[in-house]
Formats: sequence, structure tokens, C-alpha cells
Amino acid sequence: MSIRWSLVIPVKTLVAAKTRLAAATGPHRTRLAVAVACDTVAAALSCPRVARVIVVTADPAAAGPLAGLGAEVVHDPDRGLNTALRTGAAHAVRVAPGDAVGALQADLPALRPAELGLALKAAAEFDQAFVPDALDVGTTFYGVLPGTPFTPRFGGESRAKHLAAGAKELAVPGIDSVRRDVDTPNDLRAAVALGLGRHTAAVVRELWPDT
Ligand SMILES: Nc1nc2c(ncn2[C@@H]2O[C@H](COP(=O)(O)OP(=O)(O)OP(=O)(O)O)[C@@H](O)[C@H]2O)c(=O)[nH]1
Ligand SMILES: C=C(OP(=O)(O)O)C(=O)O
Repeated sequence: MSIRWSLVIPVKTLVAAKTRLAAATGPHRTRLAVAVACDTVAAALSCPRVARVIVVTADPAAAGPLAGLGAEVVHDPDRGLNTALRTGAAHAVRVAPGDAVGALQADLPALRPAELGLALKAAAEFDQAFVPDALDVGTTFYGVLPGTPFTPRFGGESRAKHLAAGAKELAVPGIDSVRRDVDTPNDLRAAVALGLGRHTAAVVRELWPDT
């Protein structure tokens, strides 16, 4: 039996989320952010290596739909992204001390369960590992095996921070959807090309019928 994962997915308070998409989406920005988080969580829950998804958020408008998909929701103390992740990880270790713990960004609207499975299989070979984002600047996944301290260093140029901290960078072929986070309109176009999940696809169809 291969190792199973608790995945912690942080979701920022929606009024402050996805500001780099504001010009493109207008008043629909928060709806798009919820849809993207829903597709990320739904895909993660469909991956057989994932035992549970723990969403960390302070926003009831995100918590409701994500709990409806089957995520456990933990309240975000609102002291930044890495604190939110450590809060979710502490919950994960309390409920399932024998499972590995990973942090996954919430903005992966093209995420495929099988590709996440490949990344988690590779991560299970190392005490501490991460997946860089599509631009090789940030990080979309960081995870540790049971017994290894969970020390995420997300924010800004986090690929370099995770490398410097000794985490193994996973160079796995065929995991484009795990690396495709969406911050800008260009990122969104790239995610459309990979194939969006159904929640994001519905919002994109409504906002940009010609897409
Ligand atoms: N729970 C929680 N999640 C956060 C926090 N800050 C960022 N996130 C999440 O971390 C991921 C990366 O966030 P950012 O790129 O910093 O912010 P964003 O809202 O996606 O986009 P911008 O507003 O354009 O920076 C997303 O999944 C966010 O929802 C936080 O303080 N708490
Ligand atoms: C916070 C990060 O991502 P983003 O590109 O969404 O800002 C990160 O990569 O560490």
C-alpha cells in the first residue's frame, strides 16, 4: 500500500484574491477565484493517493462550496500564507499522523487527478519535495513524509527558497496541470489550452463566450 497524503489547500479571503486578474474579470473576479479553487479541490479529492483535502480559509463564501465538494475546512488565522499552511498541516497531523502532508496551491484550474498522482508518487521518494510552477519561479506543491518537519516557504520566488532549504525539486514529465497556476490573463489562457475543470470552464464561457 503506497503512502497516502493529506493535502492542505490555502484559499485567500476573496476580496483580496486574484488581484492580477481584476482588469480582465471586473466584478466577476471572486466568482472566478471560487471556481478555480473548486476545480483544484475536486481534482485533488479524485486522486486515489489523496486521503483528505484540508482547505484553510477565513472566507465563508469559499468555505461553503469547498466543504460541499468534500474538503475539511480549517479557519485561517489570517497571518499570511505560510502560517495558513502550517495551521492546516497541524490539523492534518492530528487527524492522520501516519499520512504524508502536502501543500497545494488553490489556483490550478486544469489540475488532472492522474497528474497529481504522478507528482505525489515522486514526492513520496523524498523526505521533503516540491513542484515548481510552470515558469520555474514559484511553487505549486510542497510536501513532507511523516516525521519530517513541514516548513513551507511559499511567496514570491519560492522555487529558489525551497531549493535553498534542501527540498528535492521534482522534475516529473507529464505533470503540466500540476504546474499551471493561474495569476494573470496569460496564465488563464495557458490553463484553457490544457483543459479547464468544469467550474472554471462555466465561468470562462459566461465571461468570454468566444474562448
Ligand atoms: N488561506 C490563505 N491562503 C492564501 C493566503 N495568501 C495567499 N493564499 C493562497 O495562496 C495561493 C497563492 O496566492 P497569491 O498568488 O499570493 O495570491 P492570489 O490571490 O492567488 O493572487 P494575487 O492577488 O494576484 O496575488 C492561492 O491559492 C491563494 O488563495 C493567506 O493569507 N491565507
Ligand atoms: C505564492 C506563490 O505563488 P503565486 O505565483 O500564486 O504568487 C508561490 O509560488 O510561492
